[in-house]
Amino acid sequence: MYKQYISVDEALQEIINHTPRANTEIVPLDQAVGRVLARDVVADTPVPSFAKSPLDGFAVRFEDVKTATKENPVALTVVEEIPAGHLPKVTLTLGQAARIMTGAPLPEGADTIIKFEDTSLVMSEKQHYEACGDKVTIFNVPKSAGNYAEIGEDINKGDVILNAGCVIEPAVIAVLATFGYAHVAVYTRPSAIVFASGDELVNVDDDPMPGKIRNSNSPSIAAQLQLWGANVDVGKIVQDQEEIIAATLIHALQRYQLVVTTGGVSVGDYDVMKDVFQKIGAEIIFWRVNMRPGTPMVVAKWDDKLIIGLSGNPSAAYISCELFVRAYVYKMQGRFDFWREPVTATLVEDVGKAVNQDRYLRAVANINQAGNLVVKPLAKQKSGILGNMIDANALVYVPADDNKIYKGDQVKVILLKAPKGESVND
Ligand SMILES: Nc1nc2c(c(=O)[nH]1)N[C@H]1C(S)=C(S)[C@@H](COP(=O)(O)OP(=O)(O)OC[C@H]3O[C@@H](n4cnc5c(N)ncnc54)[C@H](O)[C@@H]3O)O[C@H]1N2
Ligand code: MOO
Repeated sequence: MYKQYISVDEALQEIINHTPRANTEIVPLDQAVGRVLARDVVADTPVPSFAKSPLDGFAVRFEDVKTATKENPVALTVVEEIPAGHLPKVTLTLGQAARIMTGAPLPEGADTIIKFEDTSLVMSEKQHYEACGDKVTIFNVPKSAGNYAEIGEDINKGDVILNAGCVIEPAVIAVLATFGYAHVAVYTRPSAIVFASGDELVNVDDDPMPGKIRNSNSPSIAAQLQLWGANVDVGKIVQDQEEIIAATLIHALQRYQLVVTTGGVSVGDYDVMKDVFQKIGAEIIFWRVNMRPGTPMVVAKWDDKLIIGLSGNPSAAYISCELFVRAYVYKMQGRFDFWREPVTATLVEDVGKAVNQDRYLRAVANINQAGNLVVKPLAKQKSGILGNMIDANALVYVPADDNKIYKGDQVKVILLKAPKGESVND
């Protein structure tokens, strides 16, 4: 027999336990942003791999110039010019300098760079090779030698610079490019399909007749899955008839790794989803999570595929998707950040007596002027309420048996998005 009324943490753990191992594929670097890295990246060279100049100026020997001031400048002989991308030819000896550009290799013998602005030969004078043999006068020197970019000062050879499981952001792309990854091993995107069930539903581009409503769940859930990295299709609306739902599910399970449904999971006469899951041979893992909204969720396993049946109530579906489906989609891509640890925040207004279930109140979390996290539950909390989900960036956890919680209380909060910067009334 399957579990019922399990806690949010237990439900999350069950889903994570049933997540299949992520597959990998190779993609070109320019298509890798947003994907998840499938292999550690170890630096096979130091970065930089050669000592180089961080400035446009002159490479010199500190010993030669250390006494230079505006009043008592030091004159050196310019022996060559080193543009970026070209190797120096000369080893500097006593009294010599090399004109050097930012990014160019440091010549042998040099240990200090003097920027143009501290010399008599400034860049704007456009003195190039013909300046070789000329004297350059140094007016100002760094406190010590060594103001150049040393080998390995950025990244040491052998460093594990990226770990498998990290999301490939633009900065990661820069590192991959540096180490020559024109192609990258990433975890495959999970394939998913979303179905809404309910005789009351019409498509987004239809006019609802009396008693009907537009299907808002499928597009919103598909959008969530897409943002989390899945390849998603939206299935047709299915009527509340077992045979139709069964055929639709089997067809979907043969083609997709994850099937998400909404509606028909409660105890109404037409809430057939759970029974259909069983009839097609899926094993129910649990039904009903001890939370509001989202109680009647049902999760079943079919081969190594998962069917997640969410409540039809729009907010319930949205929140359950955030808490549970996101974890599955992240884990399937080899990500480790699927578990959201609650944070503590100060409640800025009283919350009415709890019901006999754990509640997750949609709320706005802000950093107040004192720099503390404060949270304000939204006024409307019914599961069918959709409009104010736009404002919610957090869920306030209210334990089942808790009495009223008050303004000023410390509460557990799950952040769905980053806290807002401006302050709420506190
Ligand atoms: N006797 C009981 N009735 C209900 C219970 C209960 O314990 N005993 N639980 C309630 C709770 S809590 C929830 S949540 C809902 C869940 O119901 P279902 O998951 O079976 O969902 P439906 O009944 O199909 O729909 C609920 C609600 O949402 C609207 N809906 C459905 N699908 C969509 C969609 N794709 N887009 C927009 N809106 C949708 C639907 O019209 C209903 O208004 O059950 C309670 N009942
Ligand atoms: O569990 Mo339901 O989503 O509270 O109304």
